[in-house]
Amino acid sequence: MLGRCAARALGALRGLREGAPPARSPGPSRRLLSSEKVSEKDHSLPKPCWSKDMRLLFDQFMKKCEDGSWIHLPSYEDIATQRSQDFSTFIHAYFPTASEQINKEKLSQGRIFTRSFEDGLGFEYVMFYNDAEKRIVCVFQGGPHLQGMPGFFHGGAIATMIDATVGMNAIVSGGIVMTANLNINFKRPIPLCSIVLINSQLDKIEGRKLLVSCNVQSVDEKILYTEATSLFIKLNPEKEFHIKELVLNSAPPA
Ligand SMILES: CCCCCCCCCCCCCC(=O)SCCNC(=O)CCNC(=O)[C@H](O)C(C)(C)COP(=O)(O)OP(=O)(O)OC[C@H]1O[C@@H](n2cnc3c(N)ncnc32)[C@H](O)[C@@H]1OP(=O)(O)O
Repeated sequence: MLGRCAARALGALRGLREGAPPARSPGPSRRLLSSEKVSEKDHSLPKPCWSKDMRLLFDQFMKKCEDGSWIHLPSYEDIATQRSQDFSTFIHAYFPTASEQINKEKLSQGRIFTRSFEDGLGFEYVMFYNDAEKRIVCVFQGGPHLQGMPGFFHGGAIATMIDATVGMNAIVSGGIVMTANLNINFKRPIPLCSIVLINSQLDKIEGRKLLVSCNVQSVDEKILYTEATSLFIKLNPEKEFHIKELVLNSAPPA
Protein backbone atom coordinates (compact mmCIF):
# COMPACT_ATOMS: atom_id res chain seq x y z
CA MET A 1 0.00 0.00 0.00
CA LEU A 2 1.36 3.38 -0.93
CA GLY A 3 2.15 5.87 1.80
CA ARG A 4 -0.28 8.80 1.72
CA CYS A 5 2.40 11.27 0.75
CA ALA A 6 3.69 9.08 -2.05
CA ALA A 7 0.17 8.47 -3.26
CA ARG A 8 -0.46 12.22 -3.36
CA ALA A 9 2.77 12.94 -5.18
CA LEU A 10 2.18 10.17 -7.68
CA GLY A 11 -1.36 11.41 -8.02
CA ALA A 12 0.07 14.81 -8.78
CA LEU A 13 2.36 13.44 -11.44
CA ARG A 14 -0.58 11.72 -13.07
CA GLY A 15 -3.12 14.41 -12.30
CA LEU A 16 -0.89 17.06 -13.81
CA ARG A 17 -1.65 15.44 -17.11
CA GLU A 18 -5.19 14.27 -16.65
CA GLY A 19 -8.60 15.75 -16.64
CA ALA A 20 -7.80 19.40 -16.30
CA PRO A 21 -8.03 21.86 -19.18
CA PRO A 22 -4.88 23.49 -20.61
CA ALA A 23 -3.66 26.17 -18.22
CA ARG A 24 -2.46 28.73 -20.68
CA SER A 25 -4.44 30.23 -23.43
CA PRO A 26 -2.02 30.47 -26.34
CA GLY A 27 -0.68 33.94 -26.97
CA PRO A 28 -0.22 35.12 -30.53
CA SER A 29 3.41 34.03 -30.58
CA ARG A 30 2.79 30.55 -29.19
CA ARG A 31 2.94 27.71 -31.69
CA LEU A 32 0.14 25.75 -30.14
CA LEU A 33 -0.29 22.93 -32.57
CA SER A 34 3.12 21.26 -32.49
CA SER A 35 4.01 21.93 -28.86
CA GLU A 36 0.61 20.97 -27.43
CA LYS A 37 0.56 17.71 -29.33
CA VAL A 38 4.10 16.76 -28.41
CA SER A 39 3.59 17.63 -24.75
CA GLU A 40 0.92 14.95 -24.46
CA LYS A 41 3.46 12.23 -25.22
CA ASP A 42 4.48 10.02 -22.30
CA HIS A 43 8.23 9.65 -22.89
CA SER A 44 8.55 6.84 -20.38
CA LEU A 45 6.89 4.40 -22.77
CA PRO A 46 8.84 2.41 -25.39
CA LYS A 47 9.90 4.31 -28.52
CA PRO A 48 11.58 3.13 -31.74
CA CYS A 49 14.86 4.76 -30.63
CA TRP A 50 15.08 2.55 -27.56
CA SER A 51 17.65 -0.21 -27.91
CA LYS A 52 16.72 -3.86 -27.44
CA ASP A 53 18.34 -3.86 -23.99
CA MET A 54 16.43 -0.78 -22.91
CA ARG A 55 13.19 -2.38 -24.06
CA LEU A 56 14.08 -5.62 -22.29
CA LEU A 57 14.72 -3.80 -19.00
CA PHE A 58 11.47 -1.88 -19.42
CA ASP A 59 9.59 -5.15 -19.87
CA GLN A 60 11.30 -6.69 -16.83
CA PHE A 61 10.33 -3.77 -14.61
CA MET A 62 6.79 -3.66 -15.99
CA LYS A 63 6.51 -7.30 -14.96
CA LYS A 64 7.57 -6.30 -11.43
CA CYS A 65 4.78 -3.71 -11.47
CA GLU A 66 2.13 -6.39 -11.85
CA ASP A 67 1.96 -7.20 -8.13
CA GLY A 68 1.97 -3.50 -7.21
CA SER A 69 5.38 -3.54 -5.51
CA TRP A 70 6.84 -1.32 -8.25
CA ILE A 71 5.15 1.57 -10.00
CA HIS A 72 5.96 2.85 -13.46
CA LEU A 73 6.32 6.66 -13.39
CA PRO A 74 5.01 8.58 -16.40
CA SER A 75 7.10 11.42 -17.83
CA TYR A 76 6.14 14.40 -19.99
CA GLU A 77 8.13 17.24 -21.47
CA ASP A 78 5.86 19.99 -20.26
CA ILE A 79 3.45 20.53 -17.44
CA ALA A 80 0.46 22.15 -19.04
CA THR A 81 -2.70 21.77 -17.05
CA GLN A 82 -4.67 23.93 -14.67
CA ARG A 83 -3.35 22.17 -11.60
CA SER A 84 0.24 22.60 -12.76
CA GLN A 85 -0.53 26.29 -13.18
CA ASP A 86 -1.37 26.28 -9.46
CA PHE A 87 1.91 24.47 -8.82
CA SER A 88 3.71 27.14 -10.76
CA THR A 89 1.92 29.86 -8.80
CA PHE A 90 3.06 28.21 -5.57
CA ILE A 91 6.70 28.13 -6.70
CA HIS A 92 6.61 31.75 -7.84
CA ALA A 93 5.05 32.82 -4.53
CA TYR A 94 7.86 31.01 -2.71
CA PHE A 95 10.53 32.87 -4.71
CA PRO A 96 8.85 36.25 -5.36
CA THR A 97 12.04 38.18 -6.13
CA ALA A 98 13.40 35.55 -8.52
CA SER A 99 9.96 35.20 -10.04
CA GLU A 100 9.89 38.90 -10.97
CA GLN A 101 13.02 38.35 -13.05
CA ILE A 102 11.51 35.58 -15.15
CA ASN A 103 10.81 36.48 -18.76
CA LYS A 104 7.12 35.64 -18.83
CA GLU A 105 7.02 35.31 -22.64
CA LYS A 106 9.79 32.72 -22.59
CA LEU A 107 8.02 30.88 -19.79
CA SER A 108 5.44 29.56 -22.21
CA GLN A 109 8.27 27.79 -24.05
CA GLY A 110 9.47 26.08 -20.87
CA ARG A 111 10.16 22.38 -21.08
CA ILE A 112 11.59 19.81 -18.70
CA PHE A 113 15.30 19.86 -19.57
CA THR A 114 15.69 16.09 -19.83
CA ARG A 115 12.77 15.89 -22.28
CA SER A 116 13.96 18.65 -24.60
CA PHE A 117 16.02 16.59 -27.03
CA GLU A 118 14.90 14.86 -30.18
CA ASP A 119 14.07 11.21 -29.59
CA GLY A 120 17.20 9.11 -29.20
CA LEU A 121 19.72 11.98 -29.20
CA GLY A 122 19.63 13.01 -25.56
CA PHE A 123 18.05 11.55 -22.45
CA GLU A 124 15.94 8.43 -22.92
CA TYR A 125 14.84 7.05 -19.58
CA VAL A 126 12.10 5.46 -17.58
CA MET A 127 11.73 5.39 -13.79
CA PHE A 128 10.16 2.83 -11.50
CA TYR A 129 9.26 3.47 -7.88
CA ASN A 130 9.14 1.01 -4.99
CA ASP A 131 7.24 2.56 -2.08
CA ALA A 132 8.08 -0.10 0.52
CA GLU A 133 11.80 0.30 -0.11
CA LYS A 134 11.66 4.04 -0.92
CA ARG A 135 13.65 3.38 -4.04
CA ILE A 136 13.53 4.66 -7.58
CA VAL A 137 15.37 2.85 -10.33
CA CYS A 138 15.96 4.78 -13.53
CA VAL A 139 16.80 2.90 -16.72
CA PHE A 140 18.80 5.42 -18.74
CA GLN A 141 19.90 5.28 -22.35
CA GLY A 142 21.94 8.37 -23.18
CA GLY A 143 22.19 9.55 -26.78
CA PRO A 144 25.13 10.85 -28.86
CA HIS A 145 24.38 14.50 -28.04
CA LEU A 146 25.36 13.90 -24.43
CA GLN A 147 29.04 13.49 -25.26
CA GLY A 148 31.77 15.00 -23.10
CA MET A 149 35.20 13.43 -23.60
CA PRO A 150 35.13 11.70 -27.01
CA GLY A 151 33.18 8.47 -26.70
CA PHE A 152 31.93 9.10 -23.18
CA PHE A 153 29.03 10.85 -21.51
CA HIS A 154 29.44 14.43 -20.33
CA GLY A 155 29.64 14.62 -16.53
CA GLY A 156 26.93 17.27 -16.54
CA ALA A 157 24.60 14.93 -18.39
CA ILE A 158 25.22 12.24 -15.79
CA ALA A 159 24.65 14.77 -13.01
CA THR A 160 21.40 15.81 -14.67
CA MET A 161 20.06 12.27 -14.73
CA ILE A 162 21.17 11.71 -11.16
CA ASP A 163 19.41 14.91 -10.06
CA ALA A 164 16.28 13.90 -11.97
CA THR A 165 16.25 10.47 -10.30
CA VAL A 166 17.03 11.43 -6.71
CA GLY A 167 14.77 14.48 -7.22
CA MET A 168 11.87 12.32 -8.26
CA ASN A 169 12.48 10.11 -5.22
CA ALA A 170 12.35 13.20 -2.99
CA ILE A 171 9.23 14.57 -4.73
CA VAL A 172 7.39 11.27 -4.39
CA SER A 173 8.43 11.01 -0.74
CA GLY A 174 8.17 14.64 0.33
CA GLY A 175 6.07 16.69 -2.07
CA ILE A 176 7.43 19.93 -3.52
CA VAL A 177 11.19 19.95 -2.93
CA MET A 178 14.31 21.55 -4.39
CA THR A 179 17.86 20.28 -4.63
CA ALA A 180 19.99 22.03 -2.02
CA ASN A 181 23.09 19.87 -2.37
CA LEU A 182 24.34 17.20 -4.76
CA ASN A 183 27.68 15.41 -4.25
CA ILE A 184 28.91 13.20 -7.04
CA ASN A 185 31.87 10.84 -7.28
CA PHE A 186 32.61 9.94 -10.89
CA LYS A 187 34.44 6.63 -10.56
CA ARG A 188 34.52 5.35 -14.16
CA PRO A 189 33.65 7.08 -17.44
CA ILE A 190 30.41 5.90 -19.01
CA PRO A 191 30.64 4.89 -22.69
CA LEU A 192 28.48 7.05 -24.93
CA CYS A 193 25.11 5.55 -25.88
CA SER A 194 25.30 2.81 -23.28
CA ILE A 195 22.44 1.91 -20.97
CA VAL A 196 22.89 2.24 -17.24
CA LEU A 197 20.80 1.77 -14.11
CA ILE A 198 20.50 4.63 -11.64
CA ASN A 199 19.51 3.18 -8.27
CA SER A 200 18.28 5.77 -5.78
CA GLN A 201 17.34 5.34 -2.15
CA LEU A 202 15.64 7.69 0.28
CA ASP A 203 17.95 7.45 3.32
CA LYS A 204 16.43 9.84 5.80
CA ILE A 205 13.83 12.53 6.38
CA GLU A 206 14.71 15.14 9.02
CA GLY A 207 12.02 17.80 9.21
CA ARG A 208 12.12 19.59 5.87
CA LYS A 209 15.30 17.81 4.78
CA LEU A 210 15.29 14.70 2.62
CA LEU A 211 18.54 12.80 2.09
CA VAL A 212 18.68 10.63 -1.00
CA SER A 213 21.65 8.62 -2.27
CA CYS A 214 22.21 6.81 -5.53
CA ASN A 215 24.64 4.88 -7.66
CA VAL A 216 24.99 4.43 -11.40
CA GLN A 217 25.82 0.93 -12.55
CA SER A 218 26.14 -1.07 -15.72
CA VAL A 219 23.12 -3.20 -16.53
CA ASP A 220 24.93 -6.38 -15.39
CA GLU A 221 25.83 -4.51 -12.17
CA LYS A 222 29.52 -5.35 -12.65
CA ILE A 223 30.68 -1.75 -13.14
CA LEU A 224 30.04 0.99 -10.60
CA TYR A 225 30.29 4.19 -12.62
CA THR A 226 29.12 6.85 -10.21
CA GLU A 227 27.97 7.41 -6.64
CA ALA A 228 26.07 10.40 -5.29
CA THR A 229 24.41 11.79 -2.20
CA SER A 230 21.91 14.60 -2.17
CA LEU A 231 19.93 16.90 0.08
CA PHE A 232 16.48 18.14 -0.83
CA ILE A 233 14.55 20.79 1.06
CA LYS A 234 10.81 20.63 1.26
CA LEU A 235 9.38 24.02 0.40
CA ASN A 236 7.32 25.73 3.05
CA PRO A 237 5.34 22.93 4.72
CA GLU A 238 2.80 25.46 6.05
CA LYS A 239 1.52 25.67 2.51
CA GLU A 240 0.98 21.95 2.33
CA PHE A 241 -2.79 22.40 2.34
CA HIS A 242 -2.32 24.18 -0.96
CA ILE A 243 -0.33 21.31 -2.43
CA LYS A 244 -3.06 18.96 -1.29
CA GLU A 245 -5.49 21.06 -3.29
CA LEU A 246 -3.27 20.69 -6.31
CA VAL A 247 -3.52 16.96 -6.22
CA LEU A 248 -7.12 16.69 -5.08
CA ASN A 249 -9.07 14.21 -7.17
CA SER A 250 -5.90 13.00 -8.81
CA ALA A 251 -4.82 10.30 -6.36
CA PRO A 252 -4.21 6.97 -8.04
CA PRO A 253 -6.66 4.16 -7.28
CA ALA A 254 -6.02 2.59 -3.84
C1 LIG B 1 4.63 17.71 -8.35
C2 LIG B 1 5.12 17.30 -9.58
C3 LIG B 1 6.32 18.14 -10.15
C4 LIG B 1 6.95 17.57 -11.41
C5 LIG B 1 8.29 18.21 -11.75
C6 LIG B 1 9.20 17.17 -12.35
C7 LIG B 1 10.57 17.75 -12.51
C8 LIG B 1 11.63 16.81 -11.93
C9 LIG B 1 12.86 17.58 -11.65
C10 LIG B 1 13.87 16.75 -10.92
C11 LIG B 1 14.53 17.46 -9.81
C12 LIG B 1 15.28 18.66 -10.21
C13 LIG B 1 15.43 19.53 -9.00
C14 LIG B 1 16.16 20.77 -9.32
O1 LIG B 1 16.85 20.86 -10.29
S1 LIG B 1 15.98 22.06 -8.26
C15 LIG B 1 17.00 23.32 -8.99
C16 LIG B 1 18.33 23.49 -8.30
N1 LIG B 1 18.14 23.93 -6.98
C17 LIG B 1 17.92 25.20 -6.67
O2 LIG B 1 17.86 26.07 -7.51
C18 LIG B 1 17.73 25.51 -5.21
C19 LIG B 1 18.34 26.83 -4.82
N2 LIG B 1 18.29 26.93 -3.34
C20 LIG B 1 17.20 27.43 -2.74
O3 LIG B 1 16.28 27.91 -3.38
C21 LIG B 1 17.15 27.37 -1.25
O4 LIG B 1 18.44 27.32 -0.72
C22 LIG B 1 16.33 26.15 -0.72
C23 LIG B 1 14.89 26.21 -1.26
C24 LIG B 1 16.97 24.82 -1.15
C25 LIG B 1 16.30 26.18 0.79
O5 LIG B 1 15.88 27.46 1.17
P1 LIG B 1 14.74 27.68 2.30
O6 LIG B 1 14.70 29.13 2.56
O7 LIG B 1 13.49 27.00 1.91
O8 LIG B 1 15.33 26.87 3.53
P2 LIG B 1 16.47 27.34 4.58
O9 LIG B 1 17.55 28.10 3.91
O10 LIG B 1 15.75 27.93 5.75
O11 LIG B 1 17.07 25.92 4.99
C26 LIG B 1 16.28 24.93 5.62
C27 LIG B 1 17.22 23.94 6.27
O12 LIG B 1 18.02 23.30 5.25
C28 LIG B 1 19.40 23.55 5.46
N3 LIG B 1 20.06 23.74 4.17
C29 LIG B 1 19.62 24.49 3.15
N4 LIG B 1 20.47 24.42 2.12
C30 LIG B 1 21.46 23.60 2.49
C31 LIG B 1 22.62 23.11 1.87
N5 LIG B 1 22.95 23.47 0.61
N6 LIG B 1 23.41 22.25 2.54
C32 LIG B 1 23.10 21.85 3.80
N7 LIG B 1 22.00 22.28 4.45
C33 LIG B 1 21.20 23.14 3.82
C34 LIG B 1 19.47 24.83 6.32
O13 LIG B 1 20.66 24.91 7.04
C35 LIG B 1 18.25 24.63 7.21
O14 LIG B 1 18.58 23.66 8.18
P3 LIG B 1 18.12 23.87 9.73
O15 LIG B 1 18.77 25.16 10.15
O16 LIG B 1 16.61 23.98 9.70
O17 LIG B 1 18.62 22.65 10.44
